[in-house]
Amino acid sequence: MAVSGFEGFEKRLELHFFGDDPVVDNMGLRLLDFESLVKVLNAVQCSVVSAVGNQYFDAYVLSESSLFVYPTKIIIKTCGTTQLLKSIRPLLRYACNLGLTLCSCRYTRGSFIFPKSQPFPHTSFREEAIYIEENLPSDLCYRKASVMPSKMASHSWHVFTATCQNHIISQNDELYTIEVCMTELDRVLARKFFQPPGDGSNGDVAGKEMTKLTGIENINPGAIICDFAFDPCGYSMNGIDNDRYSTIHVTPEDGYSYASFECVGSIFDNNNHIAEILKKVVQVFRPATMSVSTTCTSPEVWTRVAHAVEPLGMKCRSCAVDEFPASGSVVFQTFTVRRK
Ligand SMILES: C[S@+](CC[C@H](N)C(=O)[O-])C[C@H]1O[C@@H](n2cnc3c(N)ncnc32)[C@H](O)[C@@H]1O
Repeated sequence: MAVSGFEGFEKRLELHFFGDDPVVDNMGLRLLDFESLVKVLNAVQCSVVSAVGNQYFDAYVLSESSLFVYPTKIIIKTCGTTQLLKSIRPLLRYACNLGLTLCSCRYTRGSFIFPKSQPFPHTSFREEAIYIEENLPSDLCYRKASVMPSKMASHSWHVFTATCQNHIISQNDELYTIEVCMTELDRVLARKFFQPPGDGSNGDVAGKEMTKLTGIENINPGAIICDFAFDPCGYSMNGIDNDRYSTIHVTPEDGYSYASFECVGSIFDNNNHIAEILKKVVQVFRPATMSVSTTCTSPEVWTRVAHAVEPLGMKCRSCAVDEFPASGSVVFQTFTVRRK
């Protein structure tokens, strides 16, 4: 068997629920006890390494990426050889015990660097889509699976969405999600995500140091950051800013270096807001290749992406657009460094 490196590309699952009881709706999934969350994460094969919360949601840094728990929404993002989709069944069961019913589901991922290392049900997108279909309640209709292409055969964006009839128009219409996947990170910048030999700091202390040293703390100075550094290398952080999250994960090893950034924004934010954030992200990693996937009900957010990163020497190589009944439009753009 070929020896592969760490798979940085994450799988991401977002589930929305509704309930009839306003008290439950208020806290909803946040009422799940830690033991139940651990059981869900055991099925996925990862664990919690750090956590933070505020009045709106709880954010967990995982051994393989992140988990966000809102009253009626849960987002799990995991990398490596985790089996993310195995969380669906236990999550639906726990949500049902709280009086919550699933109303929409979105699964996204990029193209794995080491696809042959992925276990079932992540062996192919077809296998993943079948597995999701089999585990969703039958009233989630409007199901769509799509592979969005780019000019690079090795970079596609995989999307599965489903929604129930009554929730075709989302309550959070004005929110958009941006998922950035970066490969071939600048080697000097990537070294900053290795712990100094013999440092002896624990993951929390070393994580704080990396957040400061790399400039990640300046991406959104208003956010509370929960960070963690892995030994001997690797880094994860969640930022929480009122009801919005952001998250960064870094695999700095040469040969398969990878970093991801994800955040939510509102179409009512100042036009420059997301552009300024993306510029800072690119400057932290200086990737040779980058993809940006924007999920939004409003068509023009994605136009801000190229405006933000092209002045930094990145050139947009492809742009694919697809419509999903449950999520609005998804725009998948790829960028590479402009040749000098
Ligand atoms: C969990 S982090 C970030 C994950 C994120 N999806 C990414 O690749 O950007 C992965 C990095 O931490 C390193 N690492 C070290 N110990 C680890 C552990 N116990 N579990 C997961 N990753 C670990 C990996 O080699 C890799 O560089």
